[in-house]
Order: sequence, then C-alpha cells, then structure tokens
Amino acid sequence: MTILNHDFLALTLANPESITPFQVSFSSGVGFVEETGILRLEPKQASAVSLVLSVGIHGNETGPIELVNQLVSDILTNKVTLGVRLLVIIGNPVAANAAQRFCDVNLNRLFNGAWQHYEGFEAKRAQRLEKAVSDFYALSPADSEQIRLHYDLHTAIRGSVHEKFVIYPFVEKAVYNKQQLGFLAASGIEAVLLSHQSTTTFSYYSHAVHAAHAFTVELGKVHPFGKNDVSRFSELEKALLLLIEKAQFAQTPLSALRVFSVQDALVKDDDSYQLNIAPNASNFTQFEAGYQLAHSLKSEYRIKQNGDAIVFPNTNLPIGQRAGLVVRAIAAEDLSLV
Ligand SMILES: O=C(O)CCC(=O)N[C@@H](CCC(=O)O)C(=O)O
Ligand SMILES: [Zn+2]
Repeated sequence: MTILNHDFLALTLANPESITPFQVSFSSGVGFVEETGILRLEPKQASAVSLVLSVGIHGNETGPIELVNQLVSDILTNKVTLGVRLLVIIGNPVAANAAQRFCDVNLNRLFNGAWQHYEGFEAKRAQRLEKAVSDFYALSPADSEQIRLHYDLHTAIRGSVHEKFVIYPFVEKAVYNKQQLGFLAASGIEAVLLSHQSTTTFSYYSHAVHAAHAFTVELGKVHPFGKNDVSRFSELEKALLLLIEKAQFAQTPLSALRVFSVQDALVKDDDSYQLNIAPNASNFTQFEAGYQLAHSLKSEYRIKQNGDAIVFPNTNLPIGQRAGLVVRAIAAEDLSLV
C-alpha cells in the first residue's frame, strides 16, 4: 500500500518512475496523487483560481522542491487552509535522485510537443506533465471569471546580480499583466526578462496552450537537498500562502522591478562554440558594445549596445541548444500593461 505520510517529496523520490494513483483527504479538501510527482489538491470550497506550482523540472534544483513540499505538508496536516485549486508537480524525480539537472535530455526543452522528437524518461515525462496540466485546467474553463496560473520554480547554475528573477513568456502583443507583475514583486522577485520568442519550456507551454499566466521563476543559486537556506524564499512563501488560502495576490509597486528585454538567444552551433566570459561570471554581467561574447568556427556574436548583459551562459549542452540569453534593461514605465 502507498503511504503519503504528509511527505509528497519522500513519496515521489521513493517511486521515481511511476506510482499507482490514490486519494487523500484533509480538512479543507481532497488530494489526488495522479502519478508520481503529480498531486492535484481540490478545495472543499469552489474557487476560480487554478494554480500550478511546478518544481524540480531540473532534478538538482532542490530549493523550490523543499519549499513547495513544506507547503503541501502544511495543507495536508491542516496548518494551511486550501482556498484555490492547486496542482503540485515535482518534475523530474529520476534526475532528483541522481542529483542531476536531467538524465537523457533537458526536460525544460521538451514541452509544446517537442517530446515527440525524443526518447527516454524525460520525453515520456514531458508528455505526462502536459496531460496533467491540460486535465487540470480543463476543469476550469478559460473565461474571464477563471484565473489560470503556473509558476515554474527553478534555481540557477550561477550566482546572479539580481538573485531572483522571472522569465515572462513571449506574448504576441507585448501586453503584460499588471497584477501578476505586482504579485511577483511582492514575492521578492527583483527582475523580469521579457522573452522575445516562443520556446519549448514548461511555462511557455501553459501560457501558449492554456492561456495561463505562466512564468519561469528563478530563486537563486542551485544547492543540494538539505543545503538550501529556505529563509531566502520567505517573501515568495508569504505571497503564495495568501494566494493559496485567500485567493488574493499580494501587491508591491512595479517600480521595485528591473525589466529586461531579451535581445538575442545565443545558440551553440558547433563543438568549437565558446563564450568569452569568466568561469564564475554572474547572470546579468554586462559588456560593452563590440565585445566578442561568443565565437565558434562557424560564427561570432558581438555585443550590440553598451550594458547588454548575459543570462544563463552555458556551453555544456548539445549543438542546437541555447547557450545563453543577451538581455537589455528597459524602463518599466514603457511596458504596456493590462
Ligand atoms: O542557470 C542556468 O543556466 C539555467 C537555469 C534554468 O534552468 N533556467 C530555465 C529557464 C527557462 C526559461 O527560459 O523560461 C531553463 O534553462 O530551462
Ligand atoms: Zn532550472
């Protein structure tokens, strides 16, 4: 018999590939373990908010997993009252057990159906996670009365000038949601990157396919299980509690946010591809116009404007994948908001 024992993370790591579905009750609702690492929590009282919280899409990004596992435990033990529909996802339990970012393929490149071109655990998992999100939102029609949310929580390989930041998925008409930005600012997010193109990430999938307010949320530097200082997530925890218990969005003025537009995605085009940065360079390190940021036998990339900065530099990946983003600061007042 499967026992949840208020510890969704322990259950998931003990059953990394699959689990027989089962149900649990708690005072403010009912929980359905639909598959390993996929827990749907339905409140007793009907709610217009359907919130997806995903963590561990990269197996070694443990801080957000610990944060969300504690939240789930507090709901199951009735310390926190569930006031919204909540889908909790621990994305890649196999990689989490191996303390690795992924096993065969980067799971966060396989959404929007990209999984169809790959094999292995991550490909199957991306398909299963899309189905979980799809089924979850199907129970909350995409109309003006319903609010679909997806916060995909990560930690980054490197340190960062702005410790906590989000990637706002590419939105066709470049109109951004004021309430969501205010909520992110209240959650301790310091910077927002406005994505310049469609991608195959989990948050982009929820935005593009399900019209959810969806964000990749970076919460600091990656650490192993047990080595995270979860007090660094306290503002996010507080804002999530208000959302989960009362369906309210904490708000901080948008002036607290630095905004960046993504200018270019650097793509590794050859085995010879190199980034000309210090090995320990932080995310948001700036460069001067003309600086040769990347080169390979096939191409080079020079900085276009003074102050353009790099985020997520990484060349330890297959040819064809993103080796970094070049971002440029823009004035928050220039954003079109709704
Ligand atoms: O630190 C890094 O280089 C990567 C951290 C990370 O996993 N970031 C996400 C961002 C996804 C997005 O662009 O929305 C990723 O690379 O998958
Ligand atoms: Zn990640």
